[in-house]
Amino acid sequence: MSKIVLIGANHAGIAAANTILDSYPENEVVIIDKNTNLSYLGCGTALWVGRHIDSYEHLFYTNKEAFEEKGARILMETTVESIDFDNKLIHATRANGEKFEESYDKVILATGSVPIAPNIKGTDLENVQFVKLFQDSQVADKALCDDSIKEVAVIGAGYIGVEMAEAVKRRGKNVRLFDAADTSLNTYYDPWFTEDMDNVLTENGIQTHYGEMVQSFEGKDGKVTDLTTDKGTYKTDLVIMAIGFSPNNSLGKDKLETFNNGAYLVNLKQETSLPDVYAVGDCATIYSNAIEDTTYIALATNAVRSGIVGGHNAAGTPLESIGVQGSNGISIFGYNMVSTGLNLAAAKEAGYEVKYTDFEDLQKPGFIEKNGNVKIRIVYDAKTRRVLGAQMASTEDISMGIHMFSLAIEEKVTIDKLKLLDIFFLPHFNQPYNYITMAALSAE
Ligand SMILES: Cc1cc2nc3c(=O)[nH]c(=O)nc-3n(C[C@H](O)[C@H](O)[C@H](O)COP(=O)(O)OP(=O)(O)OC[C@H]3O[C@@H](n4cnc5c(N)ncnc54)[C@H](O)[C@@H]3O)c2cc1C
Ligand SMILES: NC(=O)c1ccc[n+]([C@@H]2O[C@H](COP(=O)([O-])OP(=O)(O)OC[C@H]3O[C@@H](n4cnc5c(N)ncnc54)[C@H](O)[C@@H]3O)[C@@H](O)[C@H]2O)c1
Repeated sequence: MSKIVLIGANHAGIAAANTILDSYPENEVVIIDKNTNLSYLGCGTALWVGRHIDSYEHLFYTNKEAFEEKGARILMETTVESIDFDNKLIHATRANGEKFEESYDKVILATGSVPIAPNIKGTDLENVQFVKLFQDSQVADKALCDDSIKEVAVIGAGYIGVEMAEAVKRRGKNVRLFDAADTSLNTYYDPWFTEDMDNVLTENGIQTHYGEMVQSFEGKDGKVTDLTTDKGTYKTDLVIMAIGFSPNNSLGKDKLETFNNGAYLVNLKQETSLPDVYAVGDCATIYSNAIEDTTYIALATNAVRSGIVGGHNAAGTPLESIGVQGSNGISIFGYNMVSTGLNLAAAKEAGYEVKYTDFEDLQKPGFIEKNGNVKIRIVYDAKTRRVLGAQMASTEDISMGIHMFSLAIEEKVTIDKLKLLDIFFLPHFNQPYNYITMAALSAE
């Protein structure tokens, strides 16, 4: 039996805690989190703020009591200030200011990530808002209820920025979307895809400002009023900041080995460089099968899987992660995009000599009325012909197809293997000459 302390009770910490409590109930489990709530699904922020769903209530999938029922001691609103790794002691502070120590046999760091704050003037002004926590989404939502807030700037056209731009537009505001890059979603998709997303955004009234760097926010009476970029100054009543996450490594960065962005460097068992110290979720690295190396990908899906792996290992069952492909998806004004592995730019940056094959057609036979175009690109290694990535987009739901590519990357399948792969046909779903088959068949 061990005393296992988990620091951080969101997706990664919850998955690790449940794994230990469900499968190894003989252990003593202590869970510590500084927040008032746990298990908030950030993916629901845009859905709620954009009023796709009426309430935030169902964006939480568990609570403190559920862990207590399983026998854990869970301390919410309790901040871990530091860890004495040599003496296995945690120093923490309760909401009332009381300080205390907690010993451990094994500790799981699940402290997640923090939104990146640009080093520019005015980020501390009222109505300059990050959207990481549930509380952040409440602040943003309240601001959007205010009729005097008309002009909204979203900084960062990555996943959060694009989703929030849609949400804010749905609330009837004027939206400007800024990104340093030349397109939206540039790290996930090639321009062949992002051009379509950018058209969808502009057709729905969002003003895109790409290749434009915000230099400062100006304010009056402590509230933001304008933002200035290298190209102009724009009146702004509310700013949503979304330029990425960095790992929350403050507890271990001086003692544990870290990756180039500061994430705790872990092996396939989620073990850090110190014995009995595990790291899971957004605070840790992850192994990518696409680049065949360690990397950093902040996603809830990775948090959950790494939490499960970390939980088993901390409880004494050796289990190795099978790595990830960074599979992801987005749906904006009814336009759906999914990708996995590497896009062309990322594959080149990873040092591959790459080839790709594209195909575009109606998803279903022409005689089916409810139909839409599908675009697919498969990226592969020119030398080994191994599939490195795939991107798909449509107004139709094409999302499930990307999982096959995820497995293909993980299993090092070649593009040639996909050419005659048995893919079913039914007019309700696809064409006899399936878009995946057609893309693979036309590969050089
Ligand atoms: C708006 C938004 C939308 C998103 N949409 C998606 C999506 O659609 N799909 C997807 O896969 N991912 C999505 N993500 C990313 C996903 O939410 C994160 O990858 C995920 O939350 C990581 O989980 P985590 O448990 O590792 O870390 P976090 O969620 O960051 O949780 C860390 C926890 O640690 C606690 N903590 C930190 N430091 C301390 C300390 N010193 N003491 C005590 N407690 C501490 C925090 O209070 C927090 O509860 C989205 C994120 C946001 C913000
Ligand atoms: N649907 C989903 O799966 C989903 C949804 C939301 C968030 N997430 C995840 O949450 C994490 C955080 O999301 P995010 O949108 O903050 O990050 P992101 O990495 O998706 O996008 C950040 C964007 O900010 C831009 N940028 C960076 N620095 C900038 C600067 N100084 N000025 C202007 N633009 C700048 C980048 O070019 C990029 O487009 C990501 O890992 C993301 O994948 C996933």
